[in-house]
Amino acid sequence: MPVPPASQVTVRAPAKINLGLAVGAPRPDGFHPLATVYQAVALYDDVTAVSREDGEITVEVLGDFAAEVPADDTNLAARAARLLQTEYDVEAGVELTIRKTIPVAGGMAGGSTDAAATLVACNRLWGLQLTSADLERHAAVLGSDVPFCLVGHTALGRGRGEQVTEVMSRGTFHWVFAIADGGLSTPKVYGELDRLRPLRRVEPPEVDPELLSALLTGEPAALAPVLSNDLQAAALSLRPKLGETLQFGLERGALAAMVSGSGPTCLFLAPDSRRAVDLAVDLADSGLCRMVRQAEGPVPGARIIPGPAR
Ligand SMILES: C[C@@](CO)(OP(=O)(O)O)[C@H](O)COP(=O)(O)OP(=O)(O)OC[C@H]1O[C@@H](n2ccc(N)nc2=O)[C@H](O)[C@@H]1O
Ligand SMILES: Nc1ncnc2c1ncn2[C@@H]1O[C@H](COP(=O)(O)OP(=O)(O)O)[C@@H](O)[C@H]1O
Repeated sequence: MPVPPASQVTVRAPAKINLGLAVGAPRPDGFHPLATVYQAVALYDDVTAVSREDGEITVEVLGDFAAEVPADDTNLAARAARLLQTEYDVEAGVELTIRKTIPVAGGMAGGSTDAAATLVACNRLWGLQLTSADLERHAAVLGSDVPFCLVGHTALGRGRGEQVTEVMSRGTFHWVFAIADGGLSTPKVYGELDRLRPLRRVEPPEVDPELLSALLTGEPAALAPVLSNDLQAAALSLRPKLGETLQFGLERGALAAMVSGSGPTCLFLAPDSRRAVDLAVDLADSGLCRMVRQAEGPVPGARIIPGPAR
């Protein structure tokens, strides 16, 4: 049955972390080949889309990080809406409102997930009837992380990260996030990695089979020793103080501590939800970070939810 268009749609969009992130030598197009295991976590931006008759695409950003996000055509959500509008000759426009709780330039794919949410929202709003495969194809044009943000759960990312296949994961993991003051630019972190290591010796990236086995156990103690991130050394080189944050978390009971993606957010794996709360309180008191958040994973990708009252 075709799904009718709607006049307003809200989509909940999760942040991502990389449980494993192996990075190869840069390709001729400048992107780095990846073998990554993504997980979507329950830290969300909500994107509300309301149809406009005049064909304009507008963006308003609300929440903790609003001042750090462009509210113009360069916003990734606006770019996602423009892409569908152009591709399918849509006459209507859209008013996008982003309620942000995902840190900006924090290595958690905040912009990418807003773009994924906008694809889902505009598909419904404009009655485009696009399939998941269509949306994933458009997502890959917008950014390497965007297809995963549609799919969510736990998944393997190959190519430059845009080729996504779901992997099995049992149970729920309890994560704590130390959000730093200020972001890190993703291209700069990749550039720093290239500067730090002799490119001749870089092997093609592979996913660690022990990571995939640990996910099947659902045991945080099995997952902790096999988490890895090739970008961590580069993020630490650009922001050495993150080392203190990681060390503090380990001393306060985290099973593992790692930079999230390109950073500077630091993530900690807690043994259970109670100890996640304890760790979050200790980190918040430490003065080492701007704010602390807790979230479970895995969770689904960008999904339509009942919208806020207008
Ligand atoms: C590092 C990761 C890990 O998941 O995410 P973050 O931690 O920043 O969220 C991703 O690879 C970021 O993906 P995304 O933020 O979508 O990157 P894109 O917009 O596609 O690319 C931005 C820039 O990052 C660099 N880039 C990105 C992906 C990749 N495989 N190799 C790269 O070298 C390139 O310099 C590119 O111009
Ligand atoms: N909707 C958006 N949310 C966050 N950042 C955005 C958005 N649109 C554009 N940007 C820009 O993208 C940059 C990267 O942001 P983000 O996706 O949060 O980081 P990361 O790639 O580290 O996960 C930011 O510096 C910001 O200027």
